[in-house]
Amino acid sequence: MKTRDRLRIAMQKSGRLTEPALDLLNRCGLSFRQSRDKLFLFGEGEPVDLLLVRDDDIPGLIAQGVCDLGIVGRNVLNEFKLSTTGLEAEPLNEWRPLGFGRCRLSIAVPQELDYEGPQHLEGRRIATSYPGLLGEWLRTHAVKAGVVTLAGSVEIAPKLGTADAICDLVQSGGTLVANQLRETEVLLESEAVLAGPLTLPVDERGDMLELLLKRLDGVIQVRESRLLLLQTSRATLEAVTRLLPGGPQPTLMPVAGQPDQLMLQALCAGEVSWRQLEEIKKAGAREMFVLPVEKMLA
Ligand SMILES: Nc1ncnc2c1ncn2[C@@H]1O[C@H](COP(=O)(O)OP(=O)(O)OP(=O)(O)O)[C@@H](O)[C@H]1O
Ligand SMILES: O=P(O)(O)OC[C@H]1O[C@H](OP(=O)(O)OP(=O)(O)O)[C@H](O)[C@@H]1O
Ligand SMILES: [Mg+2]
Repeated sequence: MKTRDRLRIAMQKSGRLTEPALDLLNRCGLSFRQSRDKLFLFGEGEPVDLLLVRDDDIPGLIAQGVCDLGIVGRNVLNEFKLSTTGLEAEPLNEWRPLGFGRCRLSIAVPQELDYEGPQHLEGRRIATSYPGLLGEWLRTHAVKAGVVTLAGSVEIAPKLGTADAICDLVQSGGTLVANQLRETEVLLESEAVLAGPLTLPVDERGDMLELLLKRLDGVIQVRESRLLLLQTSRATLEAVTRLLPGGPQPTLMPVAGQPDQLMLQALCAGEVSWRQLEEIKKAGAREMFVLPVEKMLA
């Protein structure tokens, strides 16, 4: 296959992962010109292009070398890996978890059924769109069950009498409740991931990927972070510091003309609540600011 000098990332054309994936890439400084057919987005600043496809096709496109990377659910990536075990396929790697598209792959049974563990499924039929992941779980638990593969609307199968249980994605659990099903086993915790081959290409694309990974780390690490700024006297510094939400050591700066005062800057791992701020203020802090963090480059 002809080698490319531009990095090509496959992502979902239209679905749950589309908006958050584009937003993440934008935050990494990548922008794209839309082509008329919208299946290929040309990168404007950096040499990175996007291919817009069905999410199920993403791992295969990477394995074939048509794309260098893909943004896809771990559920789809791992199912693909299992479907190609033993074949001469390019092994795929999860380069980064991306923190969106969170869901789980679970087994659910009709609500009225007494479920007492995996053995309950022995000899039963389980409907799923993930035969590889389900098959692996059944083997691990030494359960022999029939796997009924369906492309969608899996939750309806028990009511139709075509299966006794299901194995499908769950997020809020609303679809299970609406179909009188009860979640009994979690097979996989999933989220969108950056997938790619095991090794970086040794050319300009590899350099670009390295840069992209650093930017992604900068964006992902700080996405939930807040920068807390406050002023305190040296006398109350210890009490104030003790109350700071988790994160690296705060930075202290002198305040011009007030030798007794210090400016404190702390990167907090998550949201800082009003309650926490009020407690810190009681301990002696004033002039407090909580700021969102957009980028970080260590
Ligand atoms: N509630 C949810 N249900 C299903 N998938 C979810 C949910 N929340 C997050 N996801 C993740 O989003 C991914 C894409 O979901 P979506 O429903 O858009 O896929 P799809 O219908 O297979 O789309 P496509 O048309 O690209 O094949 C899933 O593979 C999963 O990783
Ligand atoms: O736990 P919940 O929040 O209810 O989400 C889970 C449901 O969402 C997905 O279906 P989707 O809505 O994408 O429909 P589809 O299967 O027809 O694509 C998934 O296949 C479940 O059915
Ligand atoms: Mg799909």
